[in-house]
Amino acid sequence: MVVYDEIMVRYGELSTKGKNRGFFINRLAKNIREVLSDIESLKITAVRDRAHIELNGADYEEVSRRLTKVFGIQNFSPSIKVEKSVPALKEAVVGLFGEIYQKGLTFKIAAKRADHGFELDSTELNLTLGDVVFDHFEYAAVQMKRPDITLRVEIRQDAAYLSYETLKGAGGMPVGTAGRGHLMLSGGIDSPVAGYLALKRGVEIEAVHFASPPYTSPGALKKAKDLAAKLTVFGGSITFIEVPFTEIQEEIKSKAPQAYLMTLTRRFMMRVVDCIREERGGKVIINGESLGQVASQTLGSMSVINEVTTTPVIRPVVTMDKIEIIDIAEKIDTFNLSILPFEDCCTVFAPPSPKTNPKLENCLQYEARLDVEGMVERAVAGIMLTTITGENWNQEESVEEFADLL
Ligand SMILES: Nc1ncnc2c1ncn2[C@@H]1O[C@H](COP(=O)(O)OP(=O)(O)OP(=O)(O)O)[C@@H](O)[C@H]1O
Repeated sequence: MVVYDEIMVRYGELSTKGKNRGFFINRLAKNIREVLSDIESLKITAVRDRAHIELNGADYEEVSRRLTKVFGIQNFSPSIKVEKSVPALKEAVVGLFGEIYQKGLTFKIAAKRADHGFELDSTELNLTLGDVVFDHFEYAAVQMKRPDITLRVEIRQDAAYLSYETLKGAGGMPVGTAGRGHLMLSGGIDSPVAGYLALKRGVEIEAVHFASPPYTSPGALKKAKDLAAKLTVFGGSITFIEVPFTEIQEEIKSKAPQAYLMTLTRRFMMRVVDCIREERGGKVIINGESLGQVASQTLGSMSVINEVTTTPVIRPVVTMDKIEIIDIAEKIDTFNLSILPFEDCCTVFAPPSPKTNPKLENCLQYEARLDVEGMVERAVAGIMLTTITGENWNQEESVEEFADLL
């Protein structure tokens, strides 16, 4: 079995980002540190064109499993650290080939010398180490174009590193490099997928969840937090914001006609999330609306709901079919959680036949009966924040605090 000492991480799209490069690299390094924070032996350093993760005995498989999900990584290679001398390199190459080489495979050595003081240059290294392979493996066949095994040899300042495998990263942009957005996270299938897609393009998300106890249960709330926890694997911890929504829903139910309950509820959600966004430095609102799925998601409904704010509302799944959304939900492991049968505040108060084409003037007329500003203010004043640090977060350990921001 090959025992690795280090993982070399190559950056994705961020390498094209000119002046902002330092900012992108620092953010990616921070995200990598966060998703690996419970593995104590690791030492992580990020430089101009790659990051290095020294394993110091940590489980390579686990580190690698987590790295494949972090946005902003193009690919990575596990490496073996070798003393910087020709005999040590020869011995290590023979040892490694003994583990991985099989008759019939072609190979090439690709050496790179970052330490120009080293006694052999890269061409000499290629020849010397290629020869040692021929000496020990009778049937070894060299091939320059698309060989089966490319053994990379890097002579760095501290030591030499050998690697032969390159694993694909998640691509995308490091979470946080596009700024912050507020995700409306229900317990459904669509909004976690919307959150994932926003994370993929570098948006740091805070998850805003509307709960209406006692109509909605602690189980429904925990499910939403568990969904947020599933999203932490792509770039680190997520702030979960629980909004007390009972008063708003009861008020609407008692003062507005049934057919408009859903539209009015959504307009209030949008107002509340927009206030929270403003207070917390978000630039956009993100939701899981998908065109035509339910009454609230016709173009007519969307525009009446959207009328309460001029903040950009990003709907990453708006044009996807349900089946396409489910595919992603399965891939990111949120699907099985999303289909657990817990009630959502919207379904609890859902009218039997909501308006599919609500009129703005009617909404304004019904809202005139309500203390819109006061209701929104009280909901925002009552939010509760939880920092969800990782997939295995648990309520006891997480930091909970009442928001004193307003
Ligand atoms: N309780 C809630 N808390 C936060 N956001 C919500 C809540 N309920 C709905 N939303 C937001 O409104 C969007 C549309 O919700 P709706 O229930 O109409 O659709 P959906 O297709 O079932 O979405 P989802 O599968 O995400 O619940 C959701 O994707 C989500 O972004």
